[in-house]
Amino acid sequence: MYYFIALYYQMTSRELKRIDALVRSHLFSYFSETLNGMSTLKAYHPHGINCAIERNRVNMDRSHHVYYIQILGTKWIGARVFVVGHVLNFVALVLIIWARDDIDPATAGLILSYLARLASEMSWAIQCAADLENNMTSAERLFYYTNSLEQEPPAEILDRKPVASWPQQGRISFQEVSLRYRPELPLVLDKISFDIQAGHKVGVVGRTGAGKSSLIQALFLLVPLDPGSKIVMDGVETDTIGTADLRSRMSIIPQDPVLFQGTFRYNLDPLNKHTEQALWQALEASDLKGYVQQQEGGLDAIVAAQGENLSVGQRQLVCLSRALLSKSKVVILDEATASVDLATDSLIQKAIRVDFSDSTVITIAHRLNTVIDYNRILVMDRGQVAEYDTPRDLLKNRQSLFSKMVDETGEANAALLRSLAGC
Ligand SMILES: Nc1ncnc2c1ncn2[C@@H]1O[C@H](COP(=O)(O)OP(=O)(O)OP(=O)(O)O)[C@@H](O)[C@H]1O
Repeated sequence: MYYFIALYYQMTSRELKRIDALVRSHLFSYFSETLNGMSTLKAYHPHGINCAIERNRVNMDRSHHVYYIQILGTKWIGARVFVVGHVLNFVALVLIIWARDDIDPATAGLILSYLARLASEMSWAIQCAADLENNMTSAERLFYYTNSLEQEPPAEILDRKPVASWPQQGRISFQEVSLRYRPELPLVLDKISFDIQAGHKVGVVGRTGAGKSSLIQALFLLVPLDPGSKIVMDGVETDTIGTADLRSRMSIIPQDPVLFQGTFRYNLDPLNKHTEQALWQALEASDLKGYVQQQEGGLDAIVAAQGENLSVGQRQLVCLSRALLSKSKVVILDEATASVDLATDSLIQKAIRVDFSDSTVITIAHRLNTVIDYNRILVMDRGQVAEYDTPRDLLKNRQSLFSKMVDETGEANAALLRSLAGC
């Protein structure tokens, strides 16, 4: 009897737990997305905050509905077990009275007292068994995320490890590279091909949404390339080696610098591969040495999660120091100068010219001034390479996209840029 009640209850409560987990994860993710996007909501959408509050309220209500039904379920099982328990007690009592001549009073008392306890014990046992099974839905979700979701390529492929010195020169060749973010979405890079010479400094420019950042996604294999695409770096096809091997051989100074909770030492050299002297040299080259020395603990001073106790500029300088330490032959700057002051900007630009003089540098640029003296300018337009040449040759053609972009910066600045490019 208890078994059948438990079976019936578990079928429902298991499904309720699943729905609860789904609804709750939607509630949390929407809530955290709202918090992260608060400034955008306030800036671009007059009613954005109210809409977000309303949607959060709807999500919360939905989650409460499921929770409420779960509570009702526990009351349901409690009531059924209580009734069944007392019916059993009653039946036992009738049987004992009927057989009063054959059963001694001590045994009759024992049976009745055990039966009275059985009802509450069974209710507790059924609840525990159901909770155990319900909570296993969390383990089930973990297995789903580990086994059923599409995984990125392996971090290391033992029989295809690049030599320790790779990339030796920093030659990069994009060959018919196509990329889309999801199979159902359109191509954001459409069969693009170009070669970057070793040690060249390449400025990538283009309108917003042209595909500049997607180039970097392709280079780091953060999104799988479409079939037929090939990126060759110093003779090695990047998608034939492990992703960790590929990514660890390049340095990036991203638009939103990534710092970890820990110390300056940990953020600069998480694997403890460099000497203390090398760390200070890298900090000196990026003009952060004075600041770190002033902090209590020096290199062991605390860096908060996401680098929140540092300014955006300082965070980028920590990333610059990290890149300087790794002495990569390929360095990427993703609009690294877009959100920093001019002093930090010129410091990063100086480091590119002096400390990374032998490295291949790809800069996604918003300020044309920063890339005007580069070896090549790559103009992206709607997922394609529209122009790829020296700044001088591009500016000679008044009709080129790059020329037009330069002209749009204003008469005086355009004249300055043209003279800097040697036109
Ligand atoms: N994670 C993503 N999922 C789906 N589409 C994306 C994603 N990131 C970018 N896109 C789309 O890919 C296209 C190219 O975007 P990308 O970020 O490469 O352009 P961009 O030139 O770097 O633009 P911006 O200068 O504004 O950063 C855009 O149409 C954009 O909407």
